[in-house]
Amino acid sequence: MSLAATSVWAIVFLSTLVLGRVIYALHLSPYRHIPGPRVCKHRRYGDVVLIAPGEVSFSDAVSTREIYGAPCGLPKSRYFNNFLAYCHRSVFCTLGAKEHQEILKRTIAFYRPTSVFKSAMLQPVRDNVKKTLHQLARRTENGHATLDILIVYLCAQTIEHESCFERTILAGWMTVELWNNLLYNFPVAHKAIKAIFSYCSDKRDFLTADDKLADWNMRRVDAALRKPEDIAVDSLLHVLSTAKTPDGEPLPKSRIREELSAIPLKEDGLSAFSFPQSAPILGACITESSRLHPLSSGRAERVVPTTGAYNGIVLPANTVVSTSTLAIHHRPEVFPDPEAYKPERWLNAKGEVLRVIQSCYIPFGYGARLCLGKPFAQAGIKHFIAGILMQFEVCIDPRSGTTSRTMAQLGTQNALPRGRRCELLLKRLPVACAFKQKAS
Ligand code: HEM
Repeated sequence: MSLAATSVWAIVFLSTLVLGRVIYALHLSPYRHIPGPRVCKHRRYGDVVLIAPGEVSFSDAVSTREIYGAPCGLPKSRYFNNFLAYCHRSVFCTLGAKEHQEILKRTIAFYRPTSVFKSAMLQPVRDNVKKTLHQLARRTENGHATLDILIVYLCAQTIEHESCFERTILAGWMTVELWNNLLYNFPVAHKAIKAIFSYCSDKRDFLTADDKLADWNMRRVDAALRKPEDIAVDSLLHVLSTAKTPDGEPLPKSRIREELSAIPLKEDGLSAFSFPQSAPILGACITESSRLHPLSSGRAERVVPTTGAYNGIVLPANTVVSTSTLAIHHRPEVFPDPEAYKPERWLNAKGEVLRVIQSCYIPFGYGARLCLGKPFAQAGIKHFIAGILMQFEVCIDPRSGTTSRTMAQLGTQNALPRGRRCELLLKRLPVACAFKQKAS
């Protein structure tokens, strides 16, 4: 057969395949009543969107309760197998309710706020904040400096260096994130492409940022265990979260400072947050920031065990379902003017209004599998932001490239800002002001 004839047959074959797929999706698929598959756009297509064959995304409170609600919620999907560590299944990646309950019984006490708000747990966090503040003070000796706060906190010991190893990990992450859908849905194809690309190009470390990050974390943990006073142990999640907070919108910093001034200081000069509710204004700012920029915004996947109606939508057994955190956080009838940064919505809400906004606020998950580290993560974020605000005036440097656009989230799983930087202008507050309360 000639080359032209072969090409024609190939085109006919491919067209038939595509046409067959379209006819199946529109008329025969068990998901034909759900809009999609397409990029998850709830604002345009409504509360239920087919985001991939067999995968449905919701964005409303009722479905969220059905999917994740206590006592046990639906089982987690196979996606969580990606979080096995050395074949070990932690509480986070247990799939079924029974297995989850068993591990939970052994670990729950460790995560309770009463355990977290003890000085033994919080001291490493405070030490880390202090260390960072000292470094920032050194950098701003001339009065002010522009710093990439993301890297400042990430590198901890080495903020002098502009081109650090951590920055290469951040850069690699962007590529990893782009390819992750393929990894989770077609792992073999992902492996093949990774191998072919690294072999044929000079980029031997293509899609290895995740491995590098795991090594980096292990090295830090190892170093911390050997010499705890020398290294600031903190999770990368905290780093990213603190970077998200100054999102271009002015924080009501004077109100926060006023509030923080009323909290007694400890010997280390930092505020003594002794329980989660301390500093409600700062708390509301952080809550609103996580609404606009949730640190973990997707793939809390669950599996529908039997064919049935979920919030009125019939789904076949084994459908993968999830709530889109970004979409539910931006529901205009729940959060009026949803794109605006308004911490006061959390301070002013009472009764039914508070209940409704809380039911649509899921940065730490929802229901039976709610994040166990939430009190610890929130305490860390609070300490860090409070420490900085009490010693520095902070704003986005207008000459830097940092804008709300570059701070937008990279992907559904990756809280990294698109621009991979968060450049802030830090000016030291007059010493008298910063340490006034310490003296009193
Ligand atoms: C700001 C930082 C954090 C965010 C945004 C976050 C977010 C989340 C989310 C959304 C889930 C639910 C996943 C799902 O439903 O499938 C989760 C679960 C979990 N998180 Fe976090 N997390 C953070 C920090 C932490 C920290 C610091 C720890 C440990 C100290 C932790 C431990 C856990 C555990 C153990 C689970 C599993 C809970 C269960 O299945 O019972 N998290 N986290």
